[in-house]
Amino acid sequence: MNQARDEYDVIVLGAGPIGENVADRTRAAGLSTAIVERELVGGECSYWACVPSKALLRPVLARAEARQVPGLRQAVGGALSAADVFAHRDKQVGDWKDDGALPWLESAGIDLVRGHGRLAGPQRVAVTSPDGSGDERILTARHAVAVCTGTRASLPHLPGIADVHPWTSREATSSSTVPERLIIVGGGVVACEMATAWNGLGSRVTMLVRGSGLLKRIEPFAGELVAETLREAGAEVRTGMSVKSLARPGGADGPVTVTLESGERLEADEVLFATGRTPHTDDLGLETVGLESGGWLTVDETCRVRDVPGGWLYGVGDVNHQALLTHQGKYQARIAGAAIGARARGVTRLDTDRWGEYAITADEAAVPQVVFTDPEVAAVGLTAEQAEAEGRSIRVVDVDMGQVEGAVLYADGYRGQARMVVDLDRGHPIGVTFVGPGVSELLHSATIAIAGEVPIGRLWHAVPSFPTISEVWLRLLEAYRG
Ligand SMILES: Cc1cc2nc3c(=O)[nH]c(=O)nc-3n(C[C@H](O)[C@H](O)[C@H](O)COP(=O)(O)OP(=O)(O)OC[C@H]3O[C@@H](n4cnc5c(N)ncnc54)[C@H](O)[C@@H]3O)c2cc1C
Ligand SMILES: NC(=O)c1ccc[n+]([C@@H]2O[C@H](COP(=O)([O-])OP(=O)(O)OC[C@H]3O[C@@H](n4cnc5c(N)ncnc54)[C@H](O)[C@@H]3O)[C@@H](O)[C@H]2O)c1
Repeated sequence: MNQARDEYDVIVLGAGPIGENVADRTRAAGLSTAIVERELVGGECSYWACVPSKALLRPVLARAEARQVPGLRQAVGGALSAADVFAHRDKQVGDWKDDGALPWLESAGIDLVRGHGRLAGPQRVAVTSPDGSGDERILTARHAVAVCTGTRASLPHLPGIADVHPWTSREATSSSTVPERLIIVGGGVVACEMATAWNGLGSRVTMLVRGSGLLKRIEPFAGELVAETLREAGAEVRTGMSVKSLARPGGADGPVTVTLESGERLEADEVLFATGRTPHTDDLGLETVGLESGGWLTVDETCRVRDVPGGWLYGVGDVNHQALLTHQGKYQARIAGAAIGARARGVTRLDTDRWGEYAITADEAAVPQVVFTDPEVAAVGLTAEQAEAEGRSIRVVDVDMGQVEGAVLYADGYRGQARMVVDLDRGHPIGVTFVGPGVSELLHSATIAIAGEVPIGRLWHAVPSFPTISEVWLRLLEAYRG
């Protein structure tokens, strides 16, 4: 086999949104950078996750909101045009081609190397074509290798699962056929969003949730309100359900049979497993640098992988399991990229203190997340349960968002709730959750309050406009002050 050799300052493995941002920052620091991608530049987020899922959800959520506006309700009573929704989704993902992403790489001066990358000892990466054919190319990194290889859907080991060809998040975001009946296994973010999307597009959705409710990592009222609305919209949400086995007795075109632990059998046209993620670290050559294959990468404040002599290996984005979110991974990328740049310049002491320039502090203090369900769920920081588990002294205040004038004007019969968790020793909010139509754009106000550690006394001077949904802040503060 021929081997071409190249040397760069930095090699980035994976051109998802996080890899792209690391490369952007190392280039900005004046370092020569190559990015290795085996599939599409833009990664899972652009083609099979954030972008297509939100394109499918937008019409569903816009219609749900319009149906709560008197005078408009009658105009939006009908079914969505699935063909138009899919066409819009396809456009947003560039028809699963990455030509649109390439000019940016070029303009930033980042070299794209197509193929599967594997570590081949310290500071070396071997790149082969995804199918293993062709020449191997050896890249050497003078300063750093950043692993940004993301995740794939994780499937449980169940009898028959491979034979039924279940949907994962990839099929759920890229299908252009609306299954008449869709079973969704899982109760997390992907399950809830995809239940909302496909139910809205006309599938009869049944959710099989192992635990007692939906969205268990967020305040309990979030999952309760989402389940309530899904049920009202015609979906079945069944909790405490365990799948025992699967079969497609009639072959590829026939329905799928799902057998539960109880012995009950359910039939559907497709079954989606939304049961979490597995990191792309199992075929990455990690063993060549003394690390175990297949696990999440454990990183320090600058995203440098722990326990690697020489400190040249970084793990950024989903692969480090800090927060499986595009915006949070991009935040990590900005910090890791800057740290690589500083270390390459010979800076030995970086400010990695809490909220320091080179510390991913927000990953533990202020991770915002919007779940695009009906109603929307927007949360940042700690839930009351998480704060208590950390032993913090807290006070929790709740507000019925249906009592906020701006919300009432936004949607007739507005249903929603807000919660603020205040750390009594620190005197500022450490967790805020909003659930209700149109709350997604409200979230950044809470993120600023938490990351800025804005004291309650100062928030009192931040006056929300009347009549907006933001007045929920005033109600939360009034509830806090009594
Ligand atoms: C259905 C769904 C919806 C989501 N919606 C949202 C949302 O609305 N908002 C949000 O913030 N997050 C959302 N997420 C999460 C988001 O997709 C991830 O956090 C994000 O994609 C992580 O980016 P990444 O760059 O770390 O990994 P990825 O986007 O997975 O990119 C990794 C890249 O590395 C490449 N790669 C892997 N291994 C190799 C290798 N050995 N050699 C070369 N290339 C390799 C892959 O081909 C891929 O292109 C969603 C996830 C799912 C599943
Ligand atoms: N809008 C957004 O921000 C957004 C949207 C989608 C995904 N994401 C990200 O993607 C990540 C992955 O989402 P996800 O929903 O796949 O994972 P998740 O961890 O949120 O949920 C997994 C669900 O599957 C269940 N489960 C796990 N194993 C199971 C099994 N063997 N049988 C039955 N149920 C099982 C869990 O109990 C849980 O309900 C999330 O962490 C999230 O951050 C974000």
